[in-house]
Amino acid sequence: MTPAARYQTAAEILDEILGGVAAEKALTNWARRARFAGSKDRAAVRDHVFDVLRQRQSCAARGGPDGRGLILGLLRGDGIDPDTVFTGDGYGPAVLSEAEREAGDAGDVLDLPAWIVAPMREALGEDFDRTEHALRERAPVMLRVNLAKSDPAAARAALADEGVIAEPVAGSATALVVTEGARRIRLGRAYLDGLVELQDGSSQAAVAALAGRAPARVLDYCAGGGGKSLALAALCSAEIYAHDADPARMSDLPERAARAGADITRLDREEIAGHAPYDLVICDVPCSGSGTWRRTPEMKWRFSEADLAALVQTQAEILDEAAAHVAPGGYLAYMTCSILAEENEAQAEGFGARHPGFALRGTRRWPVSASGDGFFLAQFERVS
Ligand SMILES: C[S@@+](CC[C@H](N)C(=O)[O-])C[C@H]1O[C@@H](n2cnc3c(N)ncnc32)[C@H](O)[C@@H]1O
Repeated sequence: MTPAARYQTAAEILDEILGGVAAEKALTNWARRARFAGSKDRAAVRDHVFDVLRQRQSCAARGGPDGRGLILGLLRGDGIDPDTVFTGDGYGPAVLSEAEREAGDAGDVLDLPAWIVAPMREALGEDFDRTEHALRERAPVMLRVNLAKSDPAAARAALADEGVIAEPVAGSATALVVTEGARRIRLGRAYLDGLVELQDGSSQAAVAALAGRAPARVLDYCAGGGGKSLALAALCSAEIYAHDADPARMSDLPERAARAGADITRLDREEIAGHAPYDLVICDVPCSGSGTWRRTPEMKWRFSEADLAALVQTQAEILDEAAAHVAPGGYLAYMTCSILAEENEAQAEGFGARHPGFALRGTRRWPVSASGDGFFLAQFERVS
């Protein structure tokens, strides 16, 4: 495909997404139809679609609200002369009209839904503008070196042999940022042999903070795919139990654990008490994901005030349930990949007020940055 044809395709896929089709589905539908498209074409079309979704409002202001306008706005934002793409040649977009040529001024447009601007400003203070811009950018692809099987130098060398270039992250013993060859990671031996795992840097840092407490028995209460369990297993010799209200979410965990050389036991709800109490219970709760909206930009536009209220309620319920499994003197770790105070500091404060037997032993926020997503950790000690 020509570069112009890729943009035209992205415009058509964006129209489907604007019509209500999920981005991944719209991209998959197109890929099935477009047998002629090679892997580079698919990657480029996907990048254009996601680049627009991350900055949908400023693209619309620069170009227009439909797929064609959004692509026009993307090009203008990227400093690419639209006339080099809107040529009308081959499968590229038709030549620009006079009206399209004259319109377009992004001005002070924020790439956030209007309702979230005030709570986000409140939560982020002086970091609001930087964060809002960071959420428009592509997220870094990050790896965690599995210290149970490798070390950063050896893992980087193994990755480089497979054409994946990864750089260490200052201040982290395990995090690497991939600068080249990200699409080859999952096919390579370094990944398949468990030397590295895909994981954001902030999650790694939060788990490292918990490993420092050298827990002996851990319950990962919202384990999902097991990212936190696996990271912890690489850093300490704890017995690790993983639970999720939706056990299907843990279906990949045995395979991931085998790759990593980790021993993680999955527990149904009824089995939790049989292994209790735990000296660390991790609650990596469902959240807005606002700290990761670079990766899932559709969520930024679909997430509503009502969704936030419902999540805050669920998070509090999960904390209340999970607290019952913490041993005296043990810790409850509350985590989100959110940057909203309602899900973070306010949730931690609410838990403290409802549970006088727990003492808050610190909170930490990680900003949306080049070395990780927005993330939050609160640690409570069971004091009575
Ligand atoms: C943020 S995800 C977990 C991600 C996972 N810890 C990881 O690192 O890959 C939140 C998980 O909480 C689970 N969940 C939702 N409600 C729950 C509940 N009441 N009890 C336990 N898990 C719950 C969801 O099914 C989801 O898998």
